[in-house]
Amino acid sequence: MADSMTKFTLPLILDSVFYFVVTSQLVFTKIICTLVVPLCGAKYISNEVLTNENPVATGEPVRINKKGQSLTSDLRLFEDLSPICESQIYCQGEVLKDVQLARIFEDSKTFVDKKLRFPEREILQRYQALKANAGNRGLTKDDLKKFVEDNFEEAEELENWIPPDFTDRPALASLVADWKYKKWILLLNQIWKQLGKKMNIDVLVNADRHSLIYVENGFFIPGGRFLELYYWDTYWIVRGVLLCDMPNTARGIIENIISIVQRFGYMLNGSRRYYTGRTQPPLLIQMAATYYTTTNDLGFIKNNILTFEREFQFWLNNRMVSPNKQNTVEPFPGQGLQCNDPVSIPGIPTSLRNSTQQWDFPSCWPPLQAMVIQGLDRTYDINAQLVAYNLASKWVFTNYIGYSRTGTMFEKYDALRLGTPGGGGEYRSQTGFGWTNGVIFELFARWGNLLTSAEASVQINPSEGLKRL
Ligand SMILES: OC[C@H]1O[C@H](O[C@H]2O[C@H](CO)[C@@H](O)[C@H](O)[C@H]2O)[C@H](O)[C@@H](O)[C@@H]1O
Repeated sequence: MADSMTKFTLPLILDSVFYFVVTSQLVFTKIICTLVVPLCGAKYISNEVLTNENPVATGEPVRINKKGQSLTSDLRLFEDLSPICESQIYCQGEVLKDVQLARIFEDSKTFVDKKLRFPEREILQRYQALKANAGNRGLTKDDLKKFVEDNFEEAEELENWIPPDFTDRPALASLVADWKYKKWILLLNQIWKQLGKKMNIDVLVNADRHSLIYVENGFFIPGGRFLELYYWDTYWIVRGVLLCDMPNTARGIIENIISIVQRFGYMLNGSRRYYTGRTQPPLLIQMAATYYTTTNDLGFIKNNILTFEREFQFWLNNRMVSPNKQNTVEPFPGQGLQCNDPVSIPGIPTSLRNSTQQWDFPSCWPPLQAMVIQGLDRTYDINAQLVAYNLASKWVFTNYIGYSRTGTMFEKYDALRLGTPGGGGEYRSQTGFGWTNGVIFELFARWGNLLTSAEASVQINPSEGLKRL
């Protein structure tokens, strides 16, 4: 197994990722700039944003300094961080520090997702009074717990939302030949109804009491602990939504992201105040491109082109990295992708290092599977396409087995254990799951006529496979 894994060399994977993200953004931006806004004239983003050492490649937070300027010339300058937002509760200050360090909640996200029962200033005054009262004895964990109960609440920030254009039988299902997979696709389509959310008006009216940032239209959360709109997750969600025949919903979701860019100058990591100062891989333009190629809605592009350009400029001005030796990846001598070798792992792990962190071995993440598979597929080289298909069939199969056993879809999967969620990091693997489902819809849109749920035949033979593709 380790042997077959080493055949997926980093350079090839990075090339595919680069091809997928950078080229598609470049091409679409160039096209819309030429057609719609002659004044764009932008320089285009360097592939260095996707080097192995760069957190951009993992979707982990990317930091921005006080003035919203670049820290990317050396991404290790993280100690130069500014407070990420002004809130003395959600983003910085004593209350946040004391509550989080006391580990009152198992998940560090629980506290910062709560609503304030009183104005922030009042809560801070109460906290000072409580501390003064405790004197030298200091506050116990129970004191802190009570303080949190008295001053914060678990508000219903989101309402369930069924998209008005939802359909039980998206056309995609008719492309799926294998009946077990077809049934599964229809079940996955139903999950949109669980992940669909609209924000409660209180998030708008009492904005200073919530960490959640209000957006007007319905959207899909990733699932589990992630109860907000995420940037790069939304790209695969939007593509899945379009494949499930919900173009109006897709447009509304993109408009939500546009509204955040208009407000902050870039799309935050997610729609929470504590995510200001961080972002994720820039996929707004690709979302718009997918929406446009599906709907031909040029009016939408025209109406929003300046916002796309604004976000693009943010990346050019703040997230460019100069190419240098440190950022380059040397090929491993003697290792290369053998296109006619069987793919014997269910997914491509993010790295080969088992660091116990979730973005390392053995976790396999859906967005990265999509980038590698689609990058290979879009080379139009028949051997690369065959590898792409085989990777896709393994990935679909591990997702299917996981679903058959548990009735859920995971945010990531294990490279060594079929149908098993990935692990590591600070929280348990979450279910739902927005981008996981989106990627599955995409793979069926491409290979629905070939993919099969019979384990023995998930592998296409090179000689026969080449003909069938
Ligand atoms: O709390 C830990 C991290 O949680 C988020 O990151 C993970 O989930 C996101 C939503 O699916 C996904 O976009 C990201 O790639 C995952 O690593 C959050 O975005 C991080 O900021 C946070 O550190």
